[in-house]
Amino acid sequence: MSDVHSFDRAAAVPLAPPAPWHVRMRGLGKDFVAGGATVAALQGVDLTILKGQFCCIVGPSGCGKTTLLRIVAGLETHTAGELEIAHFERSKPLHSMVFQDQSVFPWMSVERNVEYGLRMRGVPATQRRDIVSHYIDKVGLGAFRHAYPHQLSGGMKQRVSIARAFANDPEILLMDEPFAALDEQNKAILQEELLRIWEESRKTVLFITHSIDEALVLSDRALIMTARPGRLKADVPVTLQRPRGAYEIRASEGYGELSRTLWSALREEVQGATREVAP
Ligand SMILES: Nc1ncnc2c1ncn2[C@@H]1O[C@H](COP(=O)(O)OP(=O)(O)OP(=O)(O)O)[C@@H](O)[C@H]1O
Repeated sequence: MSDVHSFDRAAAVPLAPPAPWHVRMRGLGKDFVAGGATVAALQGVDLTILKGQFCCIVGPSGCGKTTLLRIVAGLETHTAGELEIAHFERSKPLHSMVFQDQSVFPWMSVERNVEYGLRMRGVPATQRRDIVSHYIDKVGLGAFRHAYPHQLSGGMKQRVSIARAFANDPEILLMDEPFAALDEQNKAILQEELLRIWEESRKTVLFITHSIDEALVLSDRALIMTARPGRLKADVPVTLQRPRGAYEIRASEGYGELSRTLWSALREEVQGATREVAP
């Protein structure tokens, strides 16, 4: 007779396969040449980002964060090293970008803004309507679907940008300090909304921030960059429990330790960047 109690459940449960890589860089570098002078923005960046990972990039001003994101977005070319991006589902766009300044079209209503990418891809109207409604509701703009950007606050416009990025259903979301211009409370609310939407889809996210707090609220992994030319200085797993609340997370076990780890890696780079611009 079989003994059910000897059944080794732990061994019988198959381990989830490791996530495949989504973005891979080897020795990535970028030199800008302007007015006869060369500015080394990035140098020797080695980085592998896994599918579904939420990565925050933190670094001093001018260290090449935006340049890195623009290279991944195909808006800039690298001048050294290699970049590979896996495109898993060819029917979906590879990436969408969300910027700091509210990059919504002022002449389009909230609905029109959110459906923009879908319309460009020729998604049928009925399907578009459902997707647009879903994301407009998710970001709490249901009552404003027919409003125009000039009728919205800064936080609401960023909500429109986020809804549009997710509605477009890209494989990778590239976010360049999307909440930097918001006040603290609105930032916390938007961070939580972003997390709620991301939990649904678990898209790969590359998110630039100057804030250690923001990196700890949002990310699975915080990447600290050196002062220019930007290189990867520290790669810190952020294992804090999910779902996360923007304020609650600060009281959670491990938060203080992680915060100190990130700051100790960042501090001398910020000092280095400050020295660079000093007369
Ligand atoms: N198009 C360009 N031509 C010349 N130099 C550039 C160009 N774009 C960026 N740079 C330079 O490259 C460096 C990195 O710029 P980048 O905007 O990527 O930094 P960043 O880390 O995003 O800065 P911040 O945090 O202040 O936004 C800077 O020294 C910047 O002056």
